Amino acid sequence: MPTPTSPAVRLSDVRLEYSGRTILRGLDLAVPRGSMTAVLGPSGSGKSTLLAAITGELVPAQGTVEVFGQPVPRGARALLEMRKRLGVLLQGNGLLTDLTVAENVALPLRAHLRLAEPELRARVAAKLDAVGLGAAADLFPRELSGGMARRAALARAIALDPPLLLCDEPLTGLDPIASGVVMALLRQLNQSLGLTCIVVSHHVRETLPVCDQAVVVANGTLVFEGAPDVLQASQDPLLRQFLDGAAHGPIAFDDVTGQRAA
Ligand SMILES: Nc1ncnc2c1ncn2[C@@H]1O[C@H](COP(=O)(O)OP(=O)(O)OP(=O)(O)O)[C@@H](O)[C@H]1O
Repeated sequence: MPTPTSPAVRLSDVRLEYSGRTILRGLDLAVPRGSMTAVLGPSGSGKSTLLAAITGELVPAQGTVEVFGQPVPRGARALLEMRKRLGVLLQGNGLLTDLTVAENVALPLRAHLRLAEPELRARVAAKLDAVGLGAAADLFPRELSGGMARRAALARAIALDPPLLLCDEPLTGLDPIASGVVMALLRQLNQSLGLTCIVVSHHVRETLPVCDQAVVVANGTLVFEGAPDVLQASQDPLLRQFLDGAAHGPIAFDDVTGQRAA
């Protein structure tokens, strides 16, 4: 039964496979409501696969995934309903190039709500203001810097006021300044709106300081779940290898799950 105290996301003994090949196994994880959780791990370790289990895109081969105390549904209609409460910021932004920034942000509102045009425009303007793009409403995606495009995609991801936001590599392709802006913005949205954020990243230095909880995926499972400072201070050889970016150690970077990855 869902309760007000059930975590935003809970995984219990989850195994995830693609075409019969196990990518992740033995996943037990609770993401508290209102928290910001970093999902870290080397390339190809299964971070996006973990997100796919939360969105319902990938059905676990074993175990259960719950979002706000409800099992992730299997049926298309119920899945669509759940996804209204789930903002997703994808690696490639996914902005439609022939629509303005404002029209891109309006897309989910037009798809899911029947708002009068002035109300719709006011909501779009509020979301653009929230990401610092109030002045960019009428620009097209090609006119934006990488950081602005990421923020426009973020405005679209939160257009329906979802209580949960999943971000897949929000810093990819951004310079350090833009990365800092995007992470600070995510933290601000998390704290001001109580938005639960799960941030998949391999940018350890930029991501860890603004998160409440860190999870490390490696060698086919979760190898760490806890506070960022505990992770930073860990002397575990596997975690140190990942944190220090060392080529040799317990993590097989080129052969994470038995086949060549990424
Ligand atoms: N749709 C798919 N079908 C089959 N295998 C897949 C699929 N998606 C991912 N995989 C495999 O699952 C493994 C984990 O991939 P995943 O994208 O989850 O890793 P990741 O940690 O997010 O990597 P990156 O940091 O490079 O984005 C990889 O070996 C990948 O080839």
